[in-house]
Amino acid sequence: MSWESDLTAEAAASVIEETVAAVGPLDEAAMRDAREHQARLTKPPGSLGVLEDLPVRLAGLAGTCPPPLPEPAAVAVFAADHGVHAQGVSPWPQEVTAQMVANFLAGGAVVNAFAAQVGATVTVVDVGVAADLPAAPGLLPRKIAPGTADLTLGPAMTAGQARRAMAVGIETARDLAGSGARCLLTGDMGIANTTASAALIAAFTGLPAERVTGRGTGIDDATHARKVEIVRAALARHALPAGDGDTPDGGTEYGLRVLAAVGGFEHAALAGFILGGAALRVPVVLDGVIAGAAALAAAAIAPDAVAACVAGHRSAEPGHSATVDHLGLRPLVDLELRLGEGTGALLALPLVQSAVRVLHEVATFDSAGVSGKGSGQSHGMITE
Ligand SMILES: O=C(O)c1ccc[n+]([C@@H]2O[C@H](COP(=O)([O-])O)[C@@H](O)[C@H]2O)c1
Ligand SMILES: Cc1cc2nc[nH]c2cc1C
Repeated sequence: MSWESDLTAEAAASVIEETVAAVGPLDEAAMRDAREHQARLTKPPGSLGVLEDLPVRLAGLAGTCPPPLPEPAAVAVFAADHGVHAQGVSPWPQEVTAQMVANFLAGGAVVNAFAAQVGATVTVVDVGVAADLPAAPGLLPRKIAPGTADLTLGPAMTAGQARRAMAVGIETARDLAGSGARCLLTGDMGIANTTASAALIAAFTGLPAERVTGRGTGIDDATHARKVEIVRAALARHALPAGDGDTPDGGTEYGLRVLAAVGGFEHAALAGFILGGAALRVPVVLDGVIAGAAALAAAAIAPDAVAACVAGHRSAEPGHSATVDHLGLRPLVDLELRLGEGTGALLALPLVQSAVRVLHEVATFDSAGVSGKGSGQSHGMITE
């Protein structure tokens, strides 16, 4: 078995520290410029609904108006296995994680089709798959360990492993942005990772296990009841909040502690990817419940990181709705998807790009010679 992430836990800690320090609030002046510019565009004010707020926020993220077009786009699919699979929480064998990674690399998965449709690149990051994966173009070998430990028996990972996985995510964001990506999309692959996601969501939102635990890839009632019990017991075992809506203040140590107790390597890496994007002031389009759980960890560590996040879609998993509510994000697409891989984020990408393009290309009332609201006096024009 190759252990391929060569960052030490100490080096990872300093990468995390410098990244968290670089995450800052939105630029109010750029947002004001964006709002003022938007008010001059040839459309009734507010007529683009949710797609009006988004480019204003992205102007604030970039610190300039208009913000850069979010293209080219790059999806990073973080893949890992989970010790809790041994508890029978997923109907699928663990080998499917490695098999689907091979499918991604061969271009045969839904993520590949959706990425081709919108011109995004797909990079697969092995952060903890329980198999030796042959080198392949498009695969970043960054394995922390061959799967986490079983979170029902003890911590899923050590503190050092959590740090190293988070640093892998940060470096992936840096590498993709360094190669020219102006929009980062989250993807994941990991059989049993909806169990770890539910535990993370319960811990970070303070909601009870039964509210946030779903059926993942598709389980029957009896298995679901057991999965809820496993999540509830794990939270109690690790002394994490669940049930009263009350959660500790957060911070880097707390976020890492929760990730290490009940998370997956892909969750820790995704949290790093989000923090990395936020530090670079590049938008991060979140996929479903796994990305949402990771975003809660990122938000606990650096609350301003949420400003860089766009909720691509609303997953069918119940914990995801609780997550986006907690983060104050509104999903752009709601199609009952529950696939993962980055598919929901990719479907949302053209919406994000279109919303920003409006600020770049739409004419103003003045430049196009279109009368503004209230200026019409004749021809039966309705004025308010
Ligand atoms: O993205 C989602 O919201 C989502 C919801 C349900 C399942 N998944 C995917 O399904 C796998 C985990 O499901 P499970 O049932 O094995 O925990 C994993 O590879 C995820 O990418 C993803
Ligand atoms: C086939 C399959 C594909 C997936 N893609 C993301 N999670 C998945 C889980 C399964 C089982």
